[in-house]
Amino acid sequence: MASSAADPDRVKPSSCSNPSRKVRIVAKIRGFTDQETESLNGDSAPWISVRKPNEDGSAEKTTVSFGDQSTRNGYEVDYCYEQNEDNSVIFSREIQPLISRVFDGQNVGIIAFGATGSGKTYTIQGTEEKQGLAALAFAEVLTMAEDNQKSVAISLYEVFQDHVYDLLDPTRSEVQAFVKSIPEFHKLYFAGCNSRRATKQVPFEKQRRSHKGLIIHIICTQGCSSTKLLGKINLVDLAGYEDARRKSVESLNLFDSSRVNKSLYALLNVVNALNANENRVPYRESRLTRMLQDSLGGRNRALVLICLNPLSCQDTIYATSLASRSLQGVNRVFTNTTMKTKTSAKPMVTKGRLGIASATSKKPTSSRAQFSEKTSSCPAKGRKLFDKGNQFMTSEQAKAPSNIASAMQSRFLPDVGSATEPSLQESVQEPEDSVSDSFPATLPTDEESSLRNAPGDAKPTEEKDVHLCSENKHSEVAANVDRNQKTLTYLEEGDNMEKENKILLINKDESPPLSARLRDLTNNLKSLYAATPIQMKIANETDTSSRGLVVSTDIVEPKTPVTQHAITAKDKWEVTTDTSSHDLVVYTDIVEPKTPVTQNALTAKDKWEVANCQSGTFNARSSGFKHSLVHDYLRFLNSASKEELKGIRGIGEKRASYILELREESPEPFKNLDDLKDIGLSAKQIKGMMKNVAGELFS
Ligand SMILES: Nc1ncnc2c1ncn2[C@@H]1O[C@H](COP(=O)(O)OP(=O)(O)OP(=O)(O)O)[C@@H](O)[C@H]1O
Repeated sequence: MASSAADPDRVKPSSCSNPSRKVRIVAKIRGFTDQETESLNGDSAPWISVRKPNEDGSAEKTTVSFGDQSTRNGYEVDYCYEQNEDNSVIFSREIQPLISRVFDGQNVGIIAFGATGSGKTYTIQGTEEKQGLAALAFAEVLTMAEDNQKSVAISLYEVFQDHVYDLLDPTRSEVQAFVKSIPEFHKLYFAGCNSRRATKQVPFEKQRRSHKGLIIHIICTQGCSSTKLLGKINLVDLAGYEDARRKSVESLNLFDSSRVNKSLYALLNVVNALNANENRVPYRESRLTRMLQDSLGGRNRALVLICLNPLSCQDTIYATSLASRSLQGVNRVFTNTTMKTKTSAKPMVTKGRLGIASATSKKPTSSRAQFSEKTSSCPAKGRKLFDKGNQFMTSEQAKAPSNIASAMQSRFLPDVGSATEPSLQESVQEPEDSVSDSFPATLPTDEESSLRNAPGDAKPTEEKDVHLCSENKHSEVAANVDRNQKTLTYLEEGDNMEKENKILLINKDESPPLSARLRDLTNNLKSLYAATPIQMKIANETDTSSRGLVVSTDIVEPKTPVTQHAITAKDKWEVTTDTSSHDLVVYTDIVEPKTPVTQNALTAKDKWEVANCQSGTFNARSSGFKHSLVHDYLRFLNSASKEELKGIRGIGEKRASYILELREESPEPFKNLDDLKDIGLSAKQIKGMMKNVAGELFS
């Protein structure tokens, strides 16, 4: 039951929230079901209390509180819709004003978040009697798109177990026959949402929890030019938030539950980062956030609807607490510590630091408080290492974000060069990748034909399968263009993702197995060791054609050779002597592993003096060795697969994931030892790691 401290009509939503906030967070108390009304039998003790700003200044913010918490400050939200305010009220106040942005090429995300059974589906999808936000938005878009300059398409997807499934099967007759009316939309939408494309892979269908999203694409032609603006509304019905441990007892599906929650935490981390105006937004933490990347951030606007169960529900308290914190945008909350305390049996809602309510049974420990401060002051790196959201990260998550908008733009707009999507460009706060979504976008006939026939389209209209490989990435998305079906179809991403997962795990082409990589690394270093001037003879070959020769000083320090061994062509060392300079040219990249001929030239002391090393100033007797070791070690970090990274002492699951993430941002994030500090290693740890490498090589 819910009670309100103020008349909802007295305060307009826009007046009680920060207009610069990128993600608005509003709550909605679900209405009672018939069964609940019956069982309540007139007993109306309110479980949810809503406090709204009012003119007398007695309350400045909108807060919701639960049960006997009503005397406390509660959880802050931008606004709270009451039980009696239906979807049309939310639509007219929250969503309608955003739709015009979509016609300007911006993207909008509408995300329903809350505990299981809190009314998310009812709000987004609606019922046959009561329209949900999706249908209301679609109707509005259709009305606004009436002139021929705009076209509308839809796609329906499901994010389940970190895979994205297309819910609109293009072979189905109703998908083929879609003509853009509301009843047609309803039919398609409900059928799509209830379809089970991934059934075969899901042993416990009844326990399936997934995120479902509808994307309404709007393509506008600007005047007489061929420039197209692509905007979209992404309406997401998230899987219900559930206490993973409690649920696992019931459903014996802890992993699944944790995975869903992990994606929810990842989403809230993104919202938090956006509202805090952090430089770096952690979109890559989950498939869900990558799906939503181009609807969140930049000029785009998003709305998170926290759906509240009107009857006592612990998960509703947790969900509200988490979402409310992401309003603040300052206090990094999704730490392991938080999650542990959160799931305690009897959580007590307390008021945390900075006035932020926290659903924990304990006061924040000093260490957690310190960590929160540390992370908020250092938003970009380090912090994510310890976030809950990273706990179940898989290698697949190192992939690029999905982006159907860019896929549509690059594939189907008439002139790739002139097509613009400002929202997309601005929203990307992490490096943009070119992997595209692969669920279908059902387009109307006129749009499809105009896109296909438009000048500049490089692909012939007869072409059935258009394979597009991004320049920078290795992903491939196939688009199936079928004139007769009147649909544009992206091949199902789920099919490819399996393969991609395997590729990423095995990494056959780009990264040999760990043993091979380590062997190479060791061999290279051994070769360098063997090739150091104190052990090898520099052949006195003269290359008369070569002038101005170069010494690769970071590999070999010119020293007087101690022992004289001839270097043959087989050694693949190209050592030349310039008669004028007597400098050496050493092409280290063609070094082949070679058993050192002389092993006794170096004493242990000569080999490595690492005892006093500082990070970034690794101190070895031979700077050649030092540099080559560091160089190869860093190169390994810059290129190894996740599994390989995990094989290195000091690098576990989280660090390996984080390294992959850094590599997505910059191809070579590790340029010197100091860069290892970015993955949370102390100078002492770096020293230890280098010692280990050195020890392994020369023990
Ligand atoms: N405003 C409302 N008025 C009446 N009944 C409602 C309202 N909102 C939701 N319900 C009912 O409450 C029940 C739960 O709603 P719904 O399925 O939308 O929850 P959910 O949050 O999507 O759950 P899940 O996480 O399991 O998907 C349904 O029977 C739905 O019809």
